Amino acid sequence: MHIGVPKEIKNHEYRVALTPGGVRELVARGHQVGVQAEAGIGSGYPDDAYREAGADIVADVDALWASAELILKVKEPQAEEVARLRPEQTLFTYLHLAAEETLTRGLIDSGATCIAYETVTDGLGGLPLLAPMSRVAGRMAVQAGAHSLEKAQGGAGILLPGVPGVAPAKVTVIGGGVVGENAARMALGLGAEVTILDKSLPRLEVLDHRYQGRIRTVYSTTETLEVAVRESDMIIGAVLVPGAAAPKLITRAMLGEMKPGSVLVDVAIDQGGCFETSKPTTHAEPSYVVDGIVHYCVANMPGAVARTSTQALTNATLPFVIALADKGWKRALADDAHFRAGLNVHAGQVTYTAVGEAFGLEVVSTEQILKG
Ligand SMILES: NC(=O)C1=CN([C@@H]2O[C@H](COP(=O)(O)OP(=O)(O)OC[C@H]3O[C@@H](n4cnc5c(N)ncnc54)[C@H](O)[C@@H]3O)[C@@H](O)[C@H]2O)C=CC1
Ligand SMILES: CC(=O)C(=O)O
Ligand SMILES: [Mg+2]
Repeated sequence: MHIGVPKEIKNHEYRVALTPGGVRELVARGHQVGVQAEAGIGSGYPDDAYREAGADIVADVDALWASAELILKVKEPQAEEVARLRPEQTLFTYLHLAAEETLTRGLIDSGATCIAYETVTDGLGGLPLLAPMSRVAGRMAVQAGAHSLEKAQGGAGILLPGVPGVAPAKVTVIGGGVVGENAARMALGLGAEVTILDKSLPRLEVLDHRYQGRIRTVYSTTETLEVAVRESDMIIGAVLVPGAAAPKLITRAMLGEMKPGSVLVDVAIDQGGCFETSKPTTHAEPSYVVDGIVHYCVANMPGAVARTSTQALTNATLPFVIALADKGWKRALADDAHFRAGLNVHAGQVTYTAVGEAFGLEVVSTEQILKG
């Protein structure tokens, strides 16, 4: 199969969808891999490393997209990339469609087969291709939030651990999944006072057991959210309803209850964000202030630590890439119910229920498509 790996073009996105090691695996199986010139440079992989692994380095982006049957990316396709997609092509990348109507309609119009990393499932109830980046983003969220608490960023001027004689900051994490646990761990390690809110009691039980009371766990209700809003110096939004738009848990009115200079870090921004006043930002201008509250809402946080993130992401995606290359999308999905959950759009139709529901679009089941 002809596989194409374009250079990412989203603002300050330095990750790449395949490492030279991944190229080697695919070439050994008889596949042809085209990598756009300098695609790996931001992750520390020069063109020569790909060449040595057996890839063709393609300088012409049009030629790269034109020849590939399978396109591997990291971020959702930007408008100029959507325009390049063709019906015969399979696209495998993060999509986050429920938060992006224009992109959803663009992918429908392209006729391509679009498989999202973030909706592939596993046998343990997890999202194995989202989890590695959630670990990175969760860990980064505290760094980003700590920086945002500095006076020059509009923050209250609070140091997370405090110092002897001065109390540490209060950090609340809403959503105790992969992002939430990683954020809480970092905040705890930096000496903050940490609380996790979640709607899942089994999850709170796991966290309570794991951290032996060093992290407070609280069941999430309107009332407990209101307390968190009043008391916290930093709130990290880390909720997820898989494939669906994030619920808005903190409204604009609630900002008035927060301490001036407090910080909201909305990691869930890639699914639309869980604070009413969140809007996606970029690494170039990551934060802004609304009603005296600093908002950090970067939708591709792991892109900033691309060397770590590319390795973590491709460790998880490579087995699925190999299945797609060896078997083609149809058999790869037919053979694996968890991989099947990744299909979001095929031949002009939405196949993922939460995406169809978000925009009132008809949904055709993947099983039906595989029968056809
Ligand atoms: N901004 C960025 O760069 C990145 C963003 N993300 C995003 O972070 C979000 C979280 O991802 P994960 O931690 O992997 O998901 P996860 O599925 O591991 O955890 C989500 C948690 O939210 C909880 N939850 C759901 N609804 C809730 C509610 N109304 N109130 C309280 N808790 C609720 C769930 O019970 C679950 O424990 C996703 O939107 C993901 O796409 C992930 C990586 C990078
Ligand atoms: C999960 C995601 O969208 C990212 O890592 O950029
Ligand atoms: Mg997006």
